[in-house]
Order: sequence, then structure tokens, then C-alpha cells
Amino acid sequence: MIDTATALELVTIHGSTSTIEQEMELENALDYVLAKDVTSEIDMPPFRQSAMDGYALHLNDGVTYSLVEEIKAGDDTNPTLQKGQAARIFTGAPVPNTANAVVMQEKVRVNGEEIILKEPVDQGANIRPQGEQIRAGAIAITKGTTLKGTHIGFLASLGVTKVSVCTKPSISIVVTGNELVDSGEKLAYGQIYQSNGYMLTAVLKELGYANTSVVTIKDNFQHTKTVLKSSLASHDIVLVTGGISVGDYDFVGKAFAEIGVKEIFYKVKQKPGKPLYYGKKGDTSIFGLPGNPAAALSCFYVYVYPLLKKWEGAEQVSLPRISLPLLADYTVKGTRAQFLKARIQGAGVTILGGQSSAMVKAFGDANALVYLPQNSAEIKKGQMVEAILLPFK
Ligand SMILES: Nc1nc2c(c(=O)[nH]1)N[C@H]1C(S)=C(S)[C@@H](COP(=O)(O)OP(=O)(O)OC[C@H]3O[C@@H](n4cnc5c(N)ncnc54)[C@H](O)[C@@H]3O)O[C@H]1N2
Ligand code: MOO
Repeated sequence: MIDTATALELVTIHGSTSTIEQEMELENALDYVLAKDVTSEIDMPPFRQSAMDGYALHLNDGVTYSLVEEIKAGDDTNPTLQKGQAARIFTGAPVPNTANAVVMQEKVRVNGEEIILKEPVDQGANIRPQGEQIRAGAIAITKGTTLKGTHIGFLASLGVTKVSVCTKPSISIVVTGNELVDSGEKLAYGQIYQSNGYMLTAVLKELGYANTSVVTIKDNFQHTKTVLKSSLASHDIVLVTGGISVGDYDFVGKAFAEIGVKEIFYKVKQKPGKPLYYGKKGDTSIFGLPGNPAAALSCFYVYVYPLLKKWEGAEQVSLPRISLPLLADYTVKGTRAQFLKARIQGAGVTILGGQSSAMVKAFGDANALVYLPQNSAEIKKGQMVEAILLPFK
């Protein structure tokens, strides 16, 4: 059995990266990874901009200025102000080249066609210099960034309409088990509702991977081989759940071997997810995730997420990890490394109840997974632990 760090390293070494790029309208590019740097074609702001409603001044030594102009946002006027002259100006309006400060209207007294400063005004006050945010020709966002709403907002402000992004992988989810029944049907004794397929489809969608399909199969060797073969042939990534342990009806590992999947690793010293399998056939990666839903989800965030990100050429492949103090004592069961459903609150993190690998309920309250290395034993309140930040929490 290998340790968690080795398993993660093997996934990131062996995971393939797509070579296909596509041009995409900016508005459709949410959650795609940039395939090329985006360079700004304009200075932002494109002109010297007023940051306040007030008066643009050509500073002199006195406190009284004569009012000669009015400039609204969107106006294309650039009046010449002599020393001691002022123009009424509004937030976002172009500041005349001859003005060297803007004073907020609250800080002046208006007297007919004159304004009187209530306090001194600094040179350059309340003027956003041209190109203050970015200069034309500079890189706005680098290749490998996963585009979020914030990035789209920034690129839109630069007038970008199209971006070059990496294609997303097509993902096949194969759920195995004789006991599985689809929701909507009545449960007979010994049966449970199939949930892994719905769960993985939903968390993938949440992360921007919508090109997914689910197949449910019984614990039958021939059928397992046939379905896995066709899933591998038609997808970039295959996620199988269940049937990967050592039981007589766990056919997934044997099927992988027979259809020519190259095993990269099988079994990791971790809880949950001990029987995790990762292999490759050609460029297609395949995971054998444990059937237990919380184990499958934990392995998804720790190992599948970096594989997806690497496939897209992302700069940052793993979920971020931070160090935080534990808010209550925790006793570790067993010696394996642990990924524990946890909630970061304030300046610390609490390990939640319901840690069984069959129990997915606590994931609803979790915003992190606490990682405890092998043989952690007793962790005391206040001790620093590593927390993996879950996305969208
Ligand atoms: N003798 C041993 N038995 C087991 C070992 C072991 O080392 N020696 N490891 C245990 C560990 S740890 C895990 S994790 C499980 C993993 O088993 P499988 O991946 O083969 O999963 P299954 O047995 O098929 O299912 C486990 C559990 O999950 C339920 N399940 C499966 N698929 C779904 C689904 N799509 N939706 C909802 N629930 C699902 C299934 O009914 C089982 O209860 O093996 C241990 N055994
Ligand atoms: O490793 Mo299993 O996922 O503990 O139950």
C-alpha cells in the first residue's frame, strides 16, 4: 500500500493534459481554463478618471476657484483650465489634462460662480491615472487560470469578447452493485438507493464539468468488462464506484486487468478510501473509487479534482490546503492517514460527527477535509492541522 502523498503525486504525474484548445465567447467561459495569456488591448482606465463627484481643479496657492465648466461621465470634453479655475465634475468623468486634483463636493463651499476649499487639496487627489489598473500590452490573466466570475468581470472591463480555453474532459461515471436501485423505485429488502452517480454528476457540474454520463451495472464480470471497455473507448476520464475491494463479487479490479488497463496504483494507506485504484488506458485515466459514498466523495476531492485540473492545463491542480488550530480534541481510530469531514469556523476548524465512509450527511455541513497523517493518535484542541478547502463552501 502506498501513502497519500505518493498516490497524489502519481495522479498528477500520469494524468494526461488535453492538447485541444477552443475559442470561446467570454460570457460562456466560466470555469474554463485559459489556454493562452490574455493581453489587454487598452489602458484601464482608458483616460484620467474622476473618482468622486466634485470639482476638478487647476491648483493655485489660494482657496478660491472660479467655476468655468461642467463634465459628466461619458462626456468627451477636455477643457483647458487656467491656474485657479475649476470644472464641476462627476464620478467616472474624464478629468481635463490641465486639472491636477479633484476635490469632493462635501469639501467645498459654493458661492455663485466660485468655490471655496474648506481644507487643502493634494496634487493628484481623487484622480485615477490612465492605465492605473493595467496598461495596454500587459498580461491581464495568465494561461492556466480557471476563469471565475471575477475574472470574467475584469476581462469584460478590458473589452475582451473571446478567450482561448482548454476543452473540458468527457467523463463517464460507472456505478456498480447488485444492491443498487434507482430513486423512484421501491426498495426491496437488501437494496439501497443508488446515490453515487447522482452525487458525482452534481459535484462535477458544480465545478463546471457538464459533459458526464452515468451507467449502472450489476456485479457481473462479463458485463463489467463490456461496459468499462466501451466507457474507456469513448471518454477522457472514467470514474467507477464500488466493486473495487476484495470480495468475491468485486469484479472491477479484475475487469481493469483483463481489458488492458495499466495499474498505476491500487490501495492507499488512508481512511476513507483504502481500496482506491488509479490506472490508464492510452490517454484515458480511470479511477476505481470505493462504493461507500463518503469515501468516493473524499477521494474525488483529493485525487480526481487534480486529475481534472491537470487535464485542462490548470496552473493550480490540487485544492488549497491551509494550517489551522483544531477547536476540539479528536481521537483517531486506527493508523491510516485520515481525511475528515470538517468545518472551518472563525480562526479554527472542527472535525464533524458522522465520519464513517458510508455517511455522506456530514459533507453537507463540511467546508473542508482535515488531513491527519498516519499514526496521528490523539489530537488536542489548539494543535495545528492541515485543512483542504472544499470548493463552493
Ligand atoms: N475483507 C475486506 N473487506 C473490505 C475491505 C478490506 O480491506 N477487506 N475494505 C473495506 C473498505 S475500507 C471499503 S471503502 C469498501 C469498499 O468496497 P467497494 O469499493 O468494493 O464497494 P462495494 O462493496 O461495492 O460498496 C461499498 C458500500 O457502498 C455502497 N454503494 C456502492 N455503490 C453505491 C452507490 N452507487 N450509491 C450508494 N451506495 C453505494 C454499497 O452498497 C456498500 O454498502 O470495502 C470494505 N470491505
Ligand atoms: O477506506 Mo473505506 O473507504 O474506510 O471505508
